Amino acid sequence: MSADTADDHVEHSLREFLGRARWFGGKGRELEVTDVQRLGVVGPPDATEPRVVVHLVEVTYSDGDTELYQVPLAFYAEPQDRLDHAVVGQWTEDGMGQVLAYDATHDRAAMARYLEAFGEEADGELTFRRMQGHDLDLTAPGTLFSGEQSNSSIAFGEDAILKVFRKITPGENPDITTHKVLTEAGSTHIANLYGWVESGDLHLAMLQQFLRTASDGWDIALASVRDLFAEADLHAEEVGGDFAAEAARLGTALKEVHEQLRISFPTGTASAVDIVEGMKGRLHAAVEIVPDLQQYVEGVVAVFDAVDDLGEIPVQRIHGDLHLGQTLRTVLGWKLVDFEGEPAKPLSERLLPDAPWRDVAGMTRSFDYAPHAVAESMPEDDPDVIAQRAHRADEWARRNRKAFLSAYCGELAETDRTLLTAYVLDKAVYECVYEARNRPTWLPIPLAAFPRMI
Ligand SMILES: Nc1ncnc2c1ncn2[C@@H]1O[C@H](COP(=O)(O)OP(=O)(O)O)[C@@H](O)[C@H]1O
Ligand SMILES: O=P(O)(O)O[C@H]1O[C@H](CO)[C@@H](O[C@H]2O[C@H](CO)[C@@H](O)[C@H](O)[C@H]2O)[C@H](O)[C@H]1O
Repeated sequence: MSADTADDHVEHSLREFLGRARWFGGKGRELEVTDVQRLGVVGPPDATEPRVVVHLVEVTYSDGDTELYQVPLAFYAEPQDRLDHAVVGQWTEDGMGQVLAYDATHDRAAMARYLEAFGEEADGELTFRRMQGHDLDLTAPGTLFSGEQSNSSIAFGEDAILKVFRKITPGENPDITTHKVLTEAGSTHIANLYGWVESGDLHLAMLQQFLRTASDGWDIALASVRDLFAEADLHAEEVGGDFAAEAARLGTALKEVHEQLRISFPTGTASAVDIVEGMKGRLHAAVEIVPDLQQYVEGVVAVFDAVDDLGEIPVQRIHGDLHLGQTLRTVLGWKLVDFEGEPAKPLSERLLPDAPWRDVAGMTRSFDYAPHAVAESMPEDDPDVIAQRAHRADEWARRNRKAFLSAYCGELAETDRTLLTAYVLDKAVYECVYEARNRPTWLPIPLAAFPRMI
């Protein structure tokens, strides 16, 4: 094979692989792999098999957009039956001859290399950084998480979890930098940062405390709603699975995280007029994707316009995409995870200080989603039962929103209420686009929120 043909073959194999990968954000779009960089070897260059090489793959879509994806590959000379499900391709590698390439995140032997590299704080083409104060278990076996994720997470025994970022934007990754600051400040509401991997100005992976026994806030909320729906004659506060005390603890956790972020990152103000302009821009763009939103535009714009007179709004570093699925309940209280911000926003925007109300709005929307997601999963024809469930769903959402908000900030001032309502609508607009693109059967959940709010 000539060099060109060999490169074409690698690009073709990677394109097929990306198309199958659950974390790949460009599914369904026409694309080419236009560049493949080998960023570096994980572990000693002369290590025995597997040879683990981090690749950075540039994809170019038919509309000209480009994106970078990280693909760590484990190379073997012979087929590895245990990794049949993770094969990427077969080609010739410099110094190795013919190799089989596998997605390294599925390979325990390859992931052991990562852990060893943290032990040595290897400083080669790839830099492995460690935070002080944690005695990392360098022998723990790695297990890939199986959930629907936009990145790939590997748990190491009971100690640590490594999140390998897939879509890469050059520059700071706020998941790492926010966790670093909160860990150094001793925040009790996050999983501590243990380390990270970088290459030049690229942040490639984050190692943090594994909250092994924690329960996902979304799952706990759904169980609470199911308890309520199972008891036709009881109110939310009367059923065993009442969530309000947890909602209040979540409000306190968010308040304390926001306070710390205000101390540790730059703060400032943003003009209400600019905030409203951004919200209206997102609304009009969303209507193009979700035409059903058109009927609510006038009402939503009226709510946004009420923000125009609020002058300068305090802004700071925030979570950016907070919802119940980003909260974990441990025996020591609630932890917030995933400080990357909304996946669809460009990095430059995600790094800008923003109003903390955006996080409050995210949780508010989640309290609305949970009961409606449960109702959605219980097909029903009887209009009385449907109406009764809708009533109880609203009661659950109202109760938990109230508990969360009063723990977060006490009684809301009128101006804060105006601002929060606008942020909640802005989030619902975002959700309509998210659902239309990712889970069209759930689009009715955010859509149904509009008539209740405007
Ligand atoms: N430190 C942790 N310990 C245990 N589970 C975690 C930890 N961080 C995240 N998770 C869980 O891993 C899954 C994905 O985490 P997340 O950070 O949201 O990844 P992604 O950016 O890929 O969506 C979620 O189910 C989350 O609850
Ligand atoms: O967790 P991600 O950072 O990938 O966030 C995206 O996906 C979320 C869904 O997994 C989505 O959240 C929406 O659905 C949740 C229920 O599954 C609900 O609790 C949230 O309130 C709702 O926004 C999130 O918006 C999206 O960015």
